Amino acid sequence: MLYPTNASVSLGQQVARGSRDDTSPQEPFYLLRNMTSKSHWKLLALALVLVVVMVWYSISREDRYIEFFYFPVSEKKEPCFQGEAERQASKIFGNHSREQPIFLQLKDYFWVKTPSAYELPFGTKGSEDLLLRVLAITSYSIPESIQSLECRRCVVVGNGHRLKNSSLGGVINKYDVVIRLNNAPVAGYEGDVGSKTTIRLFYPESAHFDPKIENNPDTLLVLVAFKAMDFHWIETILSDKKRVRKGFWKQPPLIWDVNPKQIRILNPFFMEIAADKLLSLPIQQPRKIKQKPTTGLLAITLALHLCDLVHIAGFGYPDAYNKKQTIHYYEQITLKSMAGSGHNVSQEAVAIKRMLEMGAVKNLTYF
Ligand SMILES: CC(=O)N[C@H]1[C@H]([C@H](O)[C@H](O)CO)O[C@](OP(=O)(O)OC[C@H]2O[C@@H](n3ccc(N)nc3=O)[C@H](O)[C@@H]2O)(C(=O)O)C[C@@H]1O
Ligand SMILES: CC(=O)N[C@@H]1[C@@H](O)[C@H](O[C@@H]2O[C@H](CO)[C@H](O)[C@H](O)[C@H]2O)[C@@H](CO)O[C@H]1O
Repeated sequence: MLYPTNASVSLGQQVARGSRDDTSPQEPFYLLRNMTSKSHWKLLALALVLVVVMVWYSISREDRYIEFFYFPVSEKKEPCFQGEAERQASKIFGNHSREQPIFLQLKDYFWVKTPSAYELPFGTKGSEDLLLRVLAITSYSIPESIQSLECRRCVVVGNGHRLKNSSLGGVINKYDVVIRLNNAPVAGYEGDVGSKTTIRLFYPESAHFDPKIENNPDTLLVLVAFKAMDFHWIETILSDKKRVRKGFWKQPPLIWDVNPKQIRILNPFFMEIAADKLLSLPIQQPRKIKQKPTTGLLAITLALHLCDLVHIAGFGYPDAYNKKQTIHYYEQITLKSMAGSGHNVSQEAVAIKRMLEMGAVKNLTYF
């Protein structure tokens, strides 16, 4: 018997054939019809996949999403419009911020005593005497090489793992100003992160023990002070005074081979506006809770005030549940290492996305 009789056809088979039992197994086109109904389903599934792919494609081609996920790196220099970053910055930080000096100056603490409303890291209140001594042996000028540029193209290089195998080194080196953070190395990582460092933000605990290897001879080493001891540390280093070991959460270098002419002190105003305008953090916090922006977010804030065009690379942490993903391009540590740091990285991601969406900054890596 080639086909089962109607009586012996199972319920499943009946359902598959449809409720109208006009398809007798004896009917010569039964096999053909059965095949067509199966291929209908396949066609339908194929069409569905096609629609999903088309929707995804058109969304991803939308400019704002492209900027979000990746920014095509062109061989040519991006067009740079004078004052563009400042215009964007004023939308986020207000107009007053443009009057602020980038680096602290002796005259503002020696001749006139510039009053500050907040203590470190958001102001200089209470640390003026130590600061005065540091400003007397350091400089505040913006180098002529930056000053003379018609348009300042800057890139802020975060320390994130997504720079690994990025091959962005050549692209990064082409910017006029390359801003790096903390002890992030370049030696051995040139292909991915470049070798040019115009500005490096650091604090005593994040200073690389061998600044000559990881910087250029003219790199500006910009101290971000979080506490009065940070001023004291730089003073003892530059004036070769007796070092103090206590008061730091991690042992900073005791010998630090740098030229005092390379050192600058970042105006804490930028820390204040990064905390207030980007993260809505309370500036006056109880002693125990010390929430603060990351050095990277601070660097983006600074770049929006110093530059005309601001690109970023190497920003973005793994999701909180991702306990094994390493966070840096140069060492094997995870998010766990940041517990107790006073950073809210998910809130920072929202702030960075906002800046990407409004076009204030562009991203060379994915975010
Ligand atoms: C243990 C600890 O305190 N780690 C802090 C370290 C540490 O002090 C230094 O690396 C020196 O060793 O410094 C921090 O940050 P860190 O030096 O790790 O990174 C510099 C900046 O890059 C951005 N970043 C980093 C990794 C990543 N996966 N995504 C990112 O976006 C961030 O903006 C970050 O600020 C800091 O200063 O902010 C913040 C970290 O919390
Ligand atoms: C009071 C005190 O020293 N707190 C330390 C934090 O400043 C420090 O955070 C670290 O403080 C730095 C400033 O010194 C930077 O803000 C850095 O991003 C941040 O991670 C953590 C590190 O695990 O240790 C605490 O004991």
